[in-house]
Amino acid sequence: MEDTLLVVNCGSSSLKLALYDRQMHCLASALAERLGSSDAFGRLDANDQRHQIEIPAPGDHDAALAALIQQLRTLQLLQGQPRAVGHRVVHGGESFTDAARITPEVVDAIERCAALAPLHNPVNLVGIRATQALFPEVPQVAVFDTAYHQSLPEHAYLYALPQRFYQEWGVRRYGFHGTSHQFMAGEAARILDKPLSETSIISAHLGNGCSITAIRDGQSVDTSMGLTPLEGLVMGTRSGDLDPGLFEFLGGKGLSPAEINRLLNQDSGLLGLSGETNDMRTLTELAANGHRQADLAIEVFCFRLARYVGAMTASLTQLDALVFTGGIGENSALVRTRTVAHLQLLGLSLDNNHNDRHGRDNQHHIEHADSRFPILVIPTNEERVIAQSALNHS
Ligand SMILES: Nc1ncnc2c1ncn2[C@@H]1O[C@H](COP(=O)(O)OP(=O)(O)O)[C@@H](O)[C@H]1O
Ligand SMILES: CC(=O)OP(=O)(O)O
Ligand SMILES: [Mg+2]
Repeated sequence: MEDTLLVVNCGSSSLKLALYDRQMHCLASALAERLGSSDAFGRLDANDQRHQIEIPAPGDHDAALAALIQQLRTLQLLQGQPRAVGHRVVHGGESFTDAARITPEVVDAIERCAALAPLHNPVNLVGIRATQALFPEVPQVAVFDTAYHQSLPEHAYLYALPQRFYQEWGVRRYGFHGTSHQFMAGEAARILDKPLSETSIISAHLGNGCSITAIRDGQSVDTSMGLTPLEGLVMGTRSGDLDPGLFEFLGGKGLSPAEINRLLNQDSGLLGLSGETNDMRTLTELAANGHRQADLAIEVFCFRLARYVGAMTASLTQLDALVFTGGIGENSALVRTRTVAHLQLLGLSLDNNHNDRHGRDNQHHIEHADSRFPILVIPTNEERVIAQSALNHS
């Protein structure tokens, strides 16, 4: 058996793969996109080189996984079998407070949660079954987005609905991106030189999906995503919070539940507001060139985020840092500036030089000397955490 760890992250139309050695060095990372369509394509980065990879028909997750693994073999990064495979699984319901070695019972539990995450869990299972077929002898481990948030207190996870909806159907806030938020807590504690059990932060994970979590003494105590990954912040294509009265209103206009679901998950957020793109980098360029809707989309995004920073303080008795992460959180000085600009009453302020320079000299602190609380930028690494969990649970 080899000493490599394979990480698989299946999204609705994409597949991310990473290969680590036991010392948690990343040997390769790969991405296949537009799966399920005729123009599926992939790329693999290893040894400072990028390899373009053709995904053969039918261009689905199975075909992509086989093509990417073949490339790992061709490059002799994977010889024989990996030691373990770690899978990102988005919804674990209330069954999992930690990662779990995949057994038939665990697969059943993931299947039961699929109704709560129809965009994510079914494809996560496709990835699990594909690697089980490729590596039948190798331990497989599921790492759940929801697990870290199982410490939420009742008053934070209950919706104001009749109790039977929770008791009979499990309708409650679950929260997602737990792997990233947990990693932020650990990294912030290390950077601030405090024990994790005494570290309290607000962690903003801003990628394509966006969520914010209040972490008190190392534990998740409130978070913005809910029953599904649709609630909370404005995201790339998801609306985040809105008035539930909208459902009846749109139904009255003739939209079916499936159309409303598509509208809120795929056609809204930054894409819907700007009318152009869900990509924050492109939006920033458009806004700089005077595109008013792009500018407004960024402002709605930042204002919602700032509102949520305020909301998260209700769960904390101290704040050691506000932390930004994810593709947007790590790279967009503009989003950080415009968000913190709404938080003057909390005494938060940025050092513009540090904020702009972040990414070049990898300084974590971006707060102004007068800021009441530290503000940090920390790169997330969900794949590395999943690789470590795969090692620990195999
Ligand atoms: N330099 C940058 N400036 C602004 N936004 C950026 C920059 N680099 C990446 N992003 C944004 O990060 C987002 C993707 O985040 P990422 O964490 O990679 O997504 P995912 O959730 O798919 O992993 C996109 O909106 C992208 O435009
Ligand atoms: C749960 C979720 O929103 O995941 P992602 O950000 O990968 O879409
Ligand atoms: Mg990412």
